[in-house]
Amino acid sequence: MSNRGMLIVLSGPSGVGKGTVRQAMLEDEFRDFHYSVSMTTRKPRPGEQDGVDYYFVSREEFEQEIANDGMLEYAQYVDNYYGTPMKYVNQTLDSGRDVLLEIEVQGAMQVRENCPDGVFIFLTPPDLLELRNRIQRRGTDDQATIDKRMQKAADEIKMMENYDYAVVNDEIPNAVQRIEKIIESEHLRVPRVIDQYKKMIGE
Ligand SMILES: Nc1nc2c(ncn2[C@@H]2O[C@H](COP(=O)(O)OP(=O)(O)O)[C@@H](O)[C@H]2O)c(=O)[nH]1
Ligand SMILES: Nc1ncnc2c1ncn2[C@@H]1O[C@H](COP(=O)(O)OP(=O)(O)O)[C@@H](O)[C@H]1O
Repeated sequence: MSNRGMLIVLSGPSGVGKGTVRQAMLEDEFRDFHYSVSMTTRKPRPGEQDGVDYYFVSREEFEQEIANDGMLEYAQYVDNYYGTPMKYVNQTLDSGRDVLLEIEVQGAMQVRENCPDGVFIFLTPPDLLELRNRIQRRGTDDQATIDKRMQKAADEIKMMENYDYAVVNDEIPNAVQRIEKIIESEHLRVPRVIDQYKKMIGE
């Protein structure tokens, strides 16, 4: 019987490359782990697909899900709700597979309270100038929004102290490799391994 899967939480300032690194991790054949698709009230960007990038819902639908206790965590971020539906996460962890959440800091702190054995990783830019360059190159924000995101980034970077690991996203393959090493080591933590043995001998 397999052990319960591990919950991996990835956060970091807007534009640092969370989405890009997540995609690269899912394409890598490193480990069978699963991305939890979030629910949001934000409008889809061009090319984004419902059920793949996010579940795009109305404010009413989102608030109904909160009232039904269906969210593992949720937060408001720049005028919209974002949250993690609980059911998929629990089912996947119970079946022994790892789950990756890509969420902002307030939500991550709620997960920390409910799932203290999760692994919390903060992705950082090599420096703030490079962060601004990446947001600019992505081309989805005007100058005023970029300034707002940069201001928020400075606040978010201060929250790094609440995480277990800091990973620099200098080059994508390097960042992916660092995260995979962390996951590998976390799976070898003695309490996890003991748990697995207990299950094997039927305790
Ligand atoms: N708390 C929480 N944050 C989320 C969730 N899904 C996405 N986010 C975060 O919400 C923020 C805004 O996401 P988005 O509008 O897609 O813009 P991005 O900055 O380009 O990623 C990012 O920091 C995401 O990591 C979620 O389910 N819960
Ligand atoms: N290591 C990297 N080096 C250079 N550019 C990167 C790197 N990682 C991501 N990017 C680019 O930076 C921009 C922001 O990345 P994205 O994944 O959208 O960030 P986030 O999800 O954190 O907001 C994108 O244009 C992406 O291609």
